[in-house]
Amino acid sequence: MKAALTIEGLEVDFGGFKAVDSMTTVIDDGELRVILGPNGAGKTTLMDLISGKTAATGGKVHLFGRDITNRPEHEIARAGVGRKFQIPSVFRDLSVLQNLEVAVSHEPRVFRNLRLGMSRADRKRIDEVIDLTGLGAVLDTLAGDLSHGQMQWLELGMLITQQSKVILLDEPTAGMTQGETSKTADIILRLKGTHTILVVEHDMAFVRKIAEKVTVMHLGKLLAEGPMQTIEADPAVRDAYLGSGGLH
Ligand SMILES: Nc1ncnc2c1ncn2[C@@H]1O[C@H](COP(=O)(O)OP(=O)(O)OP(=O)(O)O)[C@@H](O)[C@H]1O
Repeated sequence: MKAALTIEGLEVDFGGFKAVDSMTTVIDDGELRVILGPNGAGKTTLMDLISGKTAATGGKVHLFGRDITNRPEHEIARAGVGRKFQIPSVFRDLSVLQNLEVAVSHEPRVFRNLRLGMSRADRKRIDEVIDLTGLGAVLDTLAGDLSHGQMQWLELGMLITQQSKVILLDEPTAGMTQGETSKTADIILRLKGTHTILVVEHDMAFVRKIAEKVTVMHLGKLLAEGPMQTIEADPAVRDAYLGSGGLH
C-alpha cells in the first residue's frame, strides 16, 4: 500500500511547550483515519502542521513521498492537501453550482462563462460531487442561504472538485443535526478509497460509524493506534480520558 502521508517525529515547540511531540504515523493512500484524544491533546495542531498553518520545529511530513514540511500553506494545498474548517470558506454570494465551478477553475473571476470553457473531465467531476453531496436540488441556491449541513457538504465538495487528494476534517459534524451527521458519515465513507481522509472528531457515535484505524493522541504524543475495537478496550486510552468522562 502506498503512503499518502508520512509523519515522522513531528513536533512544534511553543516556547517550551510541545503541543505536538515526536509524532509518527503513516496514513495509506485511500485510508480513512480518525484522530482521537482528549481536549488539548494536539489534534488540531497536528492538522495545522500538516497543512502548513503552523511551522514545525522538528520532524518531517511527506505527501506521497514529497517533503512538504514547513512549505507555505498555499503550496501544500496545491500539492493536494485540502483542509475543511468549521466556518466554511464558500463564496456566500455565489450559487452552489458557481462555487463548484470556481473550485474546478481555481479562478474566482472567470466563473460567469465557465461552463462553456469547461473540459469534459471538469464537468464530470462537478457532476460526481453533486451526486456525492446530494446538493442537486439546490444548485441555484446562494451558498449563503444553505443550511448549516449543506454548507459543510458544499465546502467538502469544493475540496474534491479542486482535486485535493488528502482531506483534513476537523470536527466535521460540529453543529449538525443527527440527520446531517449521518449523511456526513455516508459522504465520508463513499470518499474512502479514492481519497485519503483524516478526521478529528469528538462525536463517538459518528466515529464508530466511520472509523477503521484510529490514532489516539495524548499530551501531544501518539498514545495508541489500531482498529477502533482495540482502541476502545485499551486501558491506556481509558486512563487518558479519565476526568473527561471517557471515550464518549
Ligand atoms: N499557537 C499556540 N501557542 C501556544 N500554545 C498553543 C498554540 N496552539 C495550540 N496550543 C496549545 O496546544 C495544545 C494542543 O491544542 P490543540 O488545539 O491542538 O488540541 P486538540 O487536541 O485539538 O484539542 P480539542 O479537542 O480541545 O480541540 C493546547 O494546550 C493548546 O492550548
